[in-house]
Amino acid sequence: MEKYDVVILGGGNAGMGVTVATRAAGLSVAMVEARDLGGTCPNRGCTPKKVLVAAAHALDEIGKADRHAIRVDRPHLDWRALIEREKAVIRDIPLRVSRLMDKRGVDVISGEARFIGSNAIRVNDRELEAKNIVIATGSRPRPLPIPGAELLTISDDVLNDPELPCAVVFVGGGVIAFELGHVYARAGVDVTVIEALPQLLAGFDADAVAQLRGESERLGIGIHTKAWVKRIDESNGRLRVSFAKDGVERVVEADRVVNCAGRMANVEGLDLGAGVVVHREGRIEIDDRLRSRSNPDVYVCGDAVWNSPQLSPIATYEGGIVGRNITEGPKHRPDYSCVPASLYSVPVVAGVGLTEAKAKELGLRIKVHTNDMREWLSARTYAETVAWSKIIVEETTDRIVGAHLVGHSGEELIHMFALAMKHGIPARALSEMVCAFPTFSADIRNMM
Ligand SMILES: Cc1cc2nc3c(=O)[nH]c(=O)nc-3n(C[C@H](O)[C@H](O)[C@H](O)COP(=O)(O)OP(=O)(O)OC[C@H]3O[C@@H](n4cnc5c(N)ncnc54)[C@H](O)[C@@H]3O)c2cc1C
Ligand SMILES: NC(=O)c1ccc[n+]([C@@H]2O[C@H](COP(=O)([O-])OP(=O)(O)OC[C@H]3O[C@@H](n4cnc5c(N)ncnc54)[C@H](O)[C@@H]3O)[C@@H](O)[C@H]2O)c1
Repeated sequence: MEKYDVVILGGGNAGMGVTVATRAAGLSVAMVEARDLGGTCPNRGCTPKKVLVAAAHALDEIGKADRHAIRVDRPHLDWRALIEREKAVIRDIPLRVSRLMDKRGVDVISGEARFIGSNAIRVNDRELEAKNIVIATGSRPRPLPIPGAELLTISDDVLNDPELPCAVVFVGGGVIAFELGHVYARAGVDVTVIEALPQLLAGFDADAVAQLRGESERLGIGIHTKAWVKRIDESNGRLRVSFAKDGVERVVEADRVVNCAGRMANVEGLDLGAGVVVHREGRIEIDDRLRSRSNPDVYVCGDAVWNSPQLSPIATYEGGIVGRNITEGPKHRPDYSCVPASLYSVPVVAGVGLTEAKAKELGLRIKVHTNDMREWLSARTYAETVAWSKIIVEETTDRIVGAHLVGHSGEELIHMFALAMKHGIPARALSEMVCAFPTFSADIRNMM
């Protein structure tokens, strides 16, 4: 058996996060990766997706050219070339991560890991023993138990598909469906979203979601909520999606049907039982320091944690905490309260902190500042079709407890609110800050 202080299962954001403190403390660290170093975010998630979103953004800007008194011909998107561009942007990611791990002194092992004991792992024909083992194996799409499920594709396929389909159905009205749906819709694809719950994008502020829904429908995206997909059939080279809504069975046809019904921890093949790691249907039981409740030598971080947001910066953050808990003792707990999140539709939806519904549920005395900013000078300058904000301030303390933006450079502005929340800067102090003008940031003072 080869001996290490730490063995990390998975070379994504979470796994890489663990290596910082552990290697700085001089521990011997091995990282086992079954696929591409770097994991989902740079290879199959955030980055390649954003390359497509950037193209959708450019198309949106071109669509508004006449508002800037510019006459342009109808734009033509070369989808195949766009997918090639996406691939070129991310091509050397695994190599770059490999070099980084090498420089950091981490032994990278290619292969699929599984437990063979409480402190032991097998990879290919190698056996590794470690004082600490970290499960950072990420997530995978949740399988849909419906007839015809084998006809479903997933986001990986969308990001790899050089053929632009004519019509696409997304099963699930969550983050991935809206991001990829907006790209497709701007590329001229007929898009339908089928969501089982009454609301889309649970977790985002309901009024922000209503803004996005309006803009999505304006783009021609068909949206069905409270709708249950019953089956998928193939007929004459097309896919027929049957779903029930309002007690009526309906059918929508498409060339691709994408499973966007959420992602679950990728732990099925780990033989958690052999590692004495207790879980319920793949949900590993952990304490508030990300440590397995049944095996204190095992930690979990990133998407493999079943009850924290599945976001790339959170994976890195949790990996960092696990690294510090291994080197300094298990005393660090994650705090997600001021972590912003953005949904990269065009326009973007960005949020941090509590939604209005959550703040009310917690019984906070709040003042809610909601603004339709389309007539503001900044929004008119850029001919924004949606420019909306909701800032939630606790009345007694003047503390910002939540901020939600749609359009208006929300994915950048949200960090001003996150900074204020994290460092206790009151709403009044933030609005008194002198900003360069004319900028979107200068609007913050008028948002609350
Ligand atoms: C389409 C899409 C778009 C996204 N966009 C965004 C975004 O814009 N912003 C954002 O914040 N988040 C986004 N996310 C989420 C983000 O990608 C994840 O939260 C993040 O990558 C999780 O990191 P991780 O390290 O936990 O898991 P991963 O990055 O998935 O890494 C886990 C690694 O473990 C490996 N592995 C699995 N099993 C084993 C095994 N048995 N042995 C060895 N290795 C194994 C896998 O091959 C993988 O490389 C997106 C996700 C998707 C799918
Ligand atoms: N911009 C970003 O930060 C970003 C981008 C992409 C993905 N992600 C992460 O990836 C994760 C997975 O994304 P996702 O969009 O697959 O999941 P999601 O959790 O965002 O949305 C899944 C949706 O599918 C619905 N659903 C579940 N079962 C269904 C069924 N049988 N029929 C119809 N609808 C059903 C759910 O109610 C939910 O609304 C997210 O949690 C997100 O954190 C983040």
